[in-house]
Amino acid sequence: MRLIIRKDYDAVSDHMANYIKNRILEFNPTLDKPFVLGLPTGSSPVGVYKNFVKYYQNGELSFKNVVTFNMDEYVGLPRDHPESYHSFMWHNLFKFIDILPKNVHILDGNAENLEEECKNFEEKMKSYGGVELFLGGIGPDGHIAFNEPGSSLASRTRAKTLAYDTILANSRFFDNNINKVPRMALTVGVGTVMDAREVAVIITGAHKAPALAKCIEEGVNHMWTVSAIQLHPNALIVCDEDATLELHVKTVKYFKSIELVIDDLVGAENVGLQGNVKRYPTPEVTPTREAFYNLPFKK
Ligand SMILES: N[C@@H]1[C@@H](O)[C@H](O)[C@@H](COP(=O)(O)O)O[C@@H]1O
Repeated sequence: MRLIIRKDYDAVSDHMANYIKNRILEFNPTLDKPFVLGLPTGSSPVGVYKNFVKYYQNGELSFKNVVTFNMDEYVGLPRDHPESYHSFMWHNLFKFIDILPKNVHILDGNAENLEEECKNFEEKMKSYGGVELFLGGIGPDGHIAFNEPGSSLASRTRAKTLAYDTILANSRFFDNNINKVPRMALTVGVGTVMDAREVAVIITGAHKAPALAKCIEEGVNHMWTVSAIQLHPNALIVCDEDATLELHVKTVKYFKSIELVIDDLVGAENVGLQGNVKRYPTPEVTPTREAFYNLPFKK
């Protein structure tokens, strides 16, 4: 697992967006071989989506051959409700970019048969050959998508009852009235996310520091469902300094040192992965995934 630590939310968003942009460009998606991207909602990805819009407007990135699958959606909330995840995705990303509507997949929380809806969603993912990269955020209790504490780490897309803490946390979007927050959601499972060829998670803010510590320093545990990424062969977490507050100093130093060693191996001027946030990111010098995994020695 890689842990990249950046100064603050903006620097995290810039890093993650740039990383995903490079993954898509390197993949070189076509009509027949689209890039399949899993997407979250919430405040965590908003900065990434702003960057995606900027890349599209600058002509740096097209989403024509990108297929998306969203992680979750509330049950029973009208699709055009301002707080539905359909609305969120439309207002924060899709209305600004050239993605084809037929390539967007969001669970229908108003489907007559919710079980069928979830099954079809999984099958649709399979029909595209699976998800190339699943981007995620987490809740303060370490949940990924709506896989609340205690969810099976092998879970698939399904209807889920929301934890009281999540209802409380999300009431800020519903006039601070917990009675307005839907009690159920459709969500991809932990197993669904872990099936992606790469999982990339954004964790920012001191309120998520305990979850990051559980995820990185303790064992895989269904009470902190994001900890399942320890078992993933290609996982990346990008967090801010605040989120590292509960980590051991040794852990933080270890992950920062890894970045420094990579700089040393490939040359900071080529990679741009140095800990100095001010020098990062400069898109032209950011490593492609290939550069990351196929480290050429400088000397
Ligand atoms: N289902 C969503 C999750 O996918 C999201 O990661 C979480 C955190 O949201 P935020 O990014 O706003 O902290 O909120 C909800 O529970």
